[in-house]
Amino acid sequence: MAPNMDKKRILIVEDSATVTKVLRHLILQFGHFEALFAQTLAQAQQLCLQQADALFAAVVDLTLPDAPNGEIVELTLAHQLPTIVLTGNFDPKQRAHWQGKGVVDYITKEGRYSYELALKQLQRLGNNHEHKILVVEDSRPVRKLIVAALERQHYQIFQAEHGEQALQQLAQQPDIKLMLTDYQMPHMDGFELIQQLRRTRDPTQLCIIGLSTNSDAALSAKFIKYGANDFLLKPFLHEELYCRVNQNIELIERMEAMRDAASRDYLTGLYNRRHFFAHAEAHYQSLKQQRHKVTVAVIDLDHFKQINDRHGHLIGDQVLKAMADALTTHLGRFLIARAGGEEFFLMMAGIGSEQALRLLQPLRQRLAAEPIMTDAGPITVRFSAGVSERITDKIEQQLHQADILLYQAKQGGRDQSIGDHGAVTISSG
Ligand SMILES: Nc1nc2c(ncn2[C@@H]2O[C@H](COP(=O)(O)OP(=O)(O)OP(=O)(O)O)[C@@H](O)[C@H]2O)c(=O)[nH]1
Repeated sequence: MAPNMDKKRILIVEDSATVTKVLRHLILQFGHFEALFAQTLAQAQQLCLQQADALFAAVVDLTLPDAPNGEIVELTLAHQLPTIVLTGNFDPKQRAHWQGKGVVDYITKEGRYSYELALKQLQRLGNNHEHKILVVEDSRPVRKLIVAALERQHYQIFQAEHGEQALQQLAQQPDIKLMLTDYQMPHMDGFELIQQLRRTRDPTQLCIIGLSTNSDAALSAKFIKYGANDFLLKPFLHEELYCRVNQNIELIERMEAMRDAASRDYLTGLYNRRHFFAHAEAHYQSLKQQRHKVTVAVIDLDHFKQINDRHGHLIGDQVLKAMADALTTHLGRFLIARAGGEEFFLMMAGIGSEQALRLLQPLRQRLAAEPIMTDAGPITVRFSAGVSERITDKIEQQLHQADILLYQAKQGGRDQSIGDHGAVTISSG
């Protein structure tokens, strides 16, 4: 069978037929992985050699017929494979031993839930490299311990010894999503750091986990009061660190997905009107300050109502989606939004209206030459556009100017673009 390039390939080393069966079933349900199975150390050795570069991670049982003492872990780690131990051995010493060796997680077999947990961990591992975490801790050994544990989870890690350094790191890496911070540190302590950060970044943009000690129970509550999302008592188990960090990262991921969904038009996937104004205005002001050109365009499909009337709304929707795709293909480097109905906004930074009119032309020609393929057959669409480069106080006013030009284009017979200087892009015929 040809390998599936989209799925990550994992190695599962397990001698129990029952556990293998459950894992096979879960992996199929999960859909993210393609698994290679081995029942013995010897088989695993062979697969590691054959598939060295193709494997993403391993899930291994510690007790195998030809390797009863966890030798399999030495093998997978030697092949640089992130390894999750899935075992029936509950002994805390064993857990600490293998965690010390550098396994990603040590999960005890306690039914279906533990197998799901192992797969979820692997899935997280696949995404973690996208996330940046800052560890702020003045004690070098503690910092090293946390950094090593999180690097094992494939997170991108940054470090700071005190609050001031942390602020510098965050200024250089504004996309850091999670920060772990100690309380007592030189120059700036953890509370002051959190207070400063919360002035500009709320808990859904930057998750903060306070590191407190068992000796002061009030510290944890104080961390939360000052704006931390969570806290972790030192000393902690690796699992607890992972659980807290992963949970908070998942929270941020969910918030980002919700934010993205809220900023998109449900039908076309383009930005919606609300996002356009929220996002475009700040950019518009900074472009103005730097004396860059900014052109805005309002584009409107011609006689779109007729398409709806003739073929129904579903076909109209297909046309709108195709129009959005065409806009993205031809003008995707600019900020594009569906303003509503069959109207689209564009903010084109760095260019004047003449160039903008020229850039609209290939789109116009393509739409004229290539009808949109819908379930009701091919439909040719045309559009009118107003294009303005006259800078105003706010982008809304410049869009209003473009809207007036659009109106002129409609009045002038449609299928044309009009700029500030009366320039008319000749219709495509
Ligand atoms: N299918 C579909 N139609 C929509 C959607 N939103 C708005 N419309 C329709 O878009 C049409 C817009 O009609 P008009 O404003 O008369 O514009 P037009 O027919 O394109 O005419 P001109 O702009 O003057 O060329 C109406 O029939 C709306 O019902 C949508 O999300 N899907």
